[in-house]
Amino acid sequence: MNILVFGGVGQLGQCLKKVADSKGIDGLIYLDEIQGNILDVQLLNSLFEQYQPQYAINCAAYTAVDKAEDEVDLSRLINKTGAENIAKVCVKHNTTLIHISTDFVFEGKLAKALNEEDIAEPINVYGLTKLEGEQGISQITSQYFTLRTSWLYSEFANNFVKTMLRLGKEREELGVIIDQVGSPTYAVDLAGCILEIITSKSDAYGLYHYSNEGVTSWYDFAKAIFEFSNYSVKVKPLKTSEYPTKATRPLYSVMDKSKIKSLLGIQIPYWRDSLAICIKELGF
Ligand SMILES: NC(=O)C1=CN([C@@H]2O[C@H](COP(=O)(O)OP(=O)(O)OC[C@H]3O[C@@H](n4cnc5c(N)ncnc54)[C@H](OP(=O)(O)O)[C@@H]3O)[C@@H](O)[C@H]2O)C=CC1
Ligand SMILES: Cc1cn([C@H]2C[C@H](O)[C@@H](COP(=O)(O)OP(=O)(O)O[C@H]3O[C@@H](C)C(=O)[C@@H](O)[C@H]3O)O2)c(=O)[nH]c1=O
Repeated sequence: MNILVFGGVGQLGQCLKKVADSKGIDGLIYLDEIQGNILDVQLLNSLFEQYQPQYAINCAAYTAVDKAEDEVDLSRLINKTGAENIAKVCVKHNTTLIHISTDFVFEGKLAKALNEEDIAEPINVYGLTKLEGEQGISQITSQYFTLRTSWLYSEFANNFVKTMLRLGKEREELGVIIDQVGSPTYAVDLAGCILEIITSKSDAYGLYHYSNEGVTSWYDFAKAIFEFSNYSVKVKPLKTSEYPTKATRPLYSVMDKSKIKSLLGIQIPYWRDSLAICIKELGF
């Protein structure tokens, strides 16, 4: 079985490789931005011709949340048009598409765990273009799984955990937002879930939510990162208004994961347990 992984050297792509290798799952082909540019339709066609993949996993995305506010067209090109390009080639080759989306499709004004039926109303450009990508895919093919996830981190690429550890080395005190609440997700756990979907051979296509279990704020997340890494950094709680950013972020973006849990019969790890594993993997 061949599985094409777009964005194969980004954070999630590297986690997929780690988990697939550890489980002895082969057939995954990890494509970087040049080998698998999702904006190059001709290239996509020839890759699908060559590999005749059963699955395509789209980990490629424009993920710079603040920069997206100024680069609307580029963000839309990658997150919407790029996703649609893959979906169209998937239809031609009867390939199942596994696509990744985000909690940032939600406005985040209600303190309620959001399920797949809840209305998505993005409040920033990144979230909007990711929602457009989801919608584009669902109009092109019915043979897709879109997994919305949140606050991804791992030992690979750039993420909040690595930023905190870098800043924690440089500074004695850090200010971190306490009134934005969500669920951190170890990208290795998400990679495991994606591979479960493939090995289960499920055809229950559609939209699913996946994050680690539990709820926290960025402030509490930072505190846990320093606790597990034994850094003695003072973390100061900030309100969103005290940490201005170009993009507005949802205040509450906790997702209900009942649908994916009942599809796969899985137990999802608690965020602190997974964070402890990641910090160990980082060498602490
Ligand atoms: N990171 C997070 O906190 C969250 C991420 N997500 C979603 O999860 C998915 C994976 O994210 P993550 O791995 O963290 O993101 P990364 O930014 O680490 O990886 C994205 C990859 O896509 C590549 N890419 C960009 N443009 C193209 C293109 N035109 N063709 C092919 N590849 C391209 C990037 O390459 P390069 O770096 O060279 O530009 C990068 O390697 C994304 O869909 C993201 O929206 C959802 C929730 C949270
Ligand atoms: C670095 C830093 C960030 N923050 C805040 C800003 C922001 O509200 C929050 C997280 O900041 P970051 O910029 O690291 O993360 P951000 O890019 O907002 O993370 C998002 O990325 C996209 C791709 C997603 O899909 C989302 O699920 C989410 O993970 O922490 C602080 O309060 N203090 C700090 O020192």
